This record gives sequence, structure tokens and C-alpha cells, in this order.
Amino acid sequence: MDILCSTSEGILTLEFNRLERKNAITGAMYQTLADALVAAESDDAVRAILICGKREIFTAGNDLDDFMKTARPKDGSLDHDRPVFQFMRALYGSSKPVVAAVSGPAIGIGTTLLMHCDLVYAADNASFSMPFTQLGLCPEFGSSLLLTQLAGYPRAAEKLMLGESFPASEALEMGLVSKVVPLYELMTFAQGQAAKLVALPAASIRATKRLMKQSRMEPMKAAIADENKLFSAMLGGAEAKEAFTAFFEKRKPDFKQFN
Ligand SMILES: C/C=C/C(=O)SCCNC(=O)CCNC(=O)[C@H](O)C(C)(C)COP(=O)(O)OP(=O)(O)OC[C@H]1O[C@@H](n2cnc3c(N)ncnc32)[C@H](O)[C@@H]1OP(=O)(O)O
Repeated sequence: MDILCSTSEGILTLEFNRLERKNAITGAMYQTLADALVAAESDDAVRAILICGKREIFTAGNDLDDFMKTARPKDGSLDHDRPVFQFMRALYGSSKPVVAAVSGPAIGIGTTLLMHCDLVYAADNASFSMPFTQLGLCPEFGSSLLLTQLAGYPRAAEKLMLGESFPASEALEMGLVSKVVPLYELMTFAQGQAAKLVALPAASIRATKRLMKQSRMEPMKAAIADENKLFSAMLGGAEAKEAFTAFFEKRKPDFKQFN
């Protein structure tokens, strides 16, 4: 199973478990995540959610093979029922607290999804990147707005335009993560924080989350709509095709052929 789901002592843990592909996320994996989050919403036994990967890697982001195979209408219009949309809607719409524990690289949507979690803990081996421009794509699921709000325009522009990887220390300074801990402590620490949330009054946690997030909800949804329209059109473009092909051919993409 590429996603491990388990509930224990009030914590639903969702773990990326596809190490042979660097935890790259397929449509089936998004669907599992979406279904688990939707079920958790009405399950009183779940009082906190913990998202994690492996020690070596959080996730390599969207499966690039899946990207190449995704059928898209020529006008770039979106199928909002696609599993990735279901997952991200369930994540940013979750009324329950979501804790993320990141070790190793968190790439693409692996970094974007953190902006929709509540407590984000990074191991000292964690790194973050949003290499959308390197793939002939653009930011997705609110990152163009949320990263700018978190880190300010110049820093967000550097991360989103160049798409380069940055370490946990910089993510902490930018406000993308709550705390950095040694790798060997990460899971114990994150589980402990989730356990604290479980023990607190659920209604207070829900209210706190809603109050903190409600003012950004409408602008965020507008940004997501804009981003994802462009993203979907670009996914079918020649630059993205060149980037995906180059990745699997283990060579550098040649973007100079495009204007
Ligand atoms: C809406 C969402 C948008 C996004 O998420 S955009 C972001 C998409 N993700 C990426 O661009 C990252 C692509 N992957 C990488 O850059 C590298 O990988 C890593 C830095 C994560 C790791 O590098 P290394 O340690 O050298 O491993 P390796 O040989 O590249 O990967 C091992 C196997 O995993 C496959 N794989 C890695 N990432 C993906 C992916 N994202 N989609 C599909 N397959 C992937 C490779 O191809 C390879 O496979 P084989 O062993 O057969 O050569």
C-alpha cells in the first residue's frame, strides 16, 4: 500500500509509503488520502491528523509519469473531481488539526500541502522545493498567495521562480515550518504534539483553527482557481512535456527551443 492509514489514540496517521519511487504521489494515492480525510471529518474517534513520509524522503511530489498520462481537455479546463483536487479540498477544508512531520525532501505539492497544515515539524535533514518553473508549470493550490503571505514577496518569488531547494533552517526562518528537530526525534516529537491536540477540547481547537484560517479562505480559493486553470493548461504544454521527458531520460531539459 502506497499510503499507510492508521488510527491510534485519536490520531489518524497518513504515511507516504512508496520509497522505491521516492514517495511520488499517484492519482490512487491522492484518492486514498482524500477518502481518509473525508472519513475523518465525521469520525469522532479522530481528533488530530498526522501526515508523514519516510526518514529519507517526505515526497518527490506528483508522480511525473501520472502527469504525462493525465488526459486533459484541450482548453485546459479542469476536472475538479480529480483525486488531487479531492485531496487538497479535504486538507484545506479539514476542521480537525493537521500536523505534518517532514524528513528528507518535500518537493512540489509536498511543500505546497504543508501550507494547508496547522503544525509543521521538520527534521534537520528536511529540504523544501517548488520546482514548478523548472517543469514548465506554475504554482498550484494556493502556494503563490500563501507563500507570499508567509515569507514576503522577494523570498517567495525566489522560491517559486527559481524553484531551488532550501533547507529546514530557511523554511523555519520563512515561517513555513513551526520547528526544526533532530531527525531521530521527529516522529516522537510530532506524535507528542498531536497527542497534546487530542487531549485538548476538540471544540476549542476547531474554533481556533477556523478563526485563524477564515479570513484567508476566500482569497485562497480564488488564487487556487486561477493557479489551477493556468497549471492545467501548462501541463499540456510543450515545455512541460520536455521537462517530464528529460527527467525520465535522466538529462537536462532544453527550454531554449521555446519562446
Ligand atoms: C500538482 C503537483 C505538482 C508537483 O508536485 S511538481 C513536482 C514533481 N516532482 C519532481 O519534479 C521531483 C522529481 N524527482 C527528483 O527530482 C528526484 O527523483 C529526487 C530529488 C526526489 C531524488 O533523486 P535521486 O535520489 O537521485 O533518485 P532518482 O533516481 O531520481 O529516483 C528514484 C526513482 O524514483 C523515480 N521518481 C522520483 N521522483 C519521481 C516522480 N516525481 N514521479 C515519478 N517517478 C519519480 C525516478 O524516476 C527513479 O525511478 P528509476 O529507479 O526507475 O529510475
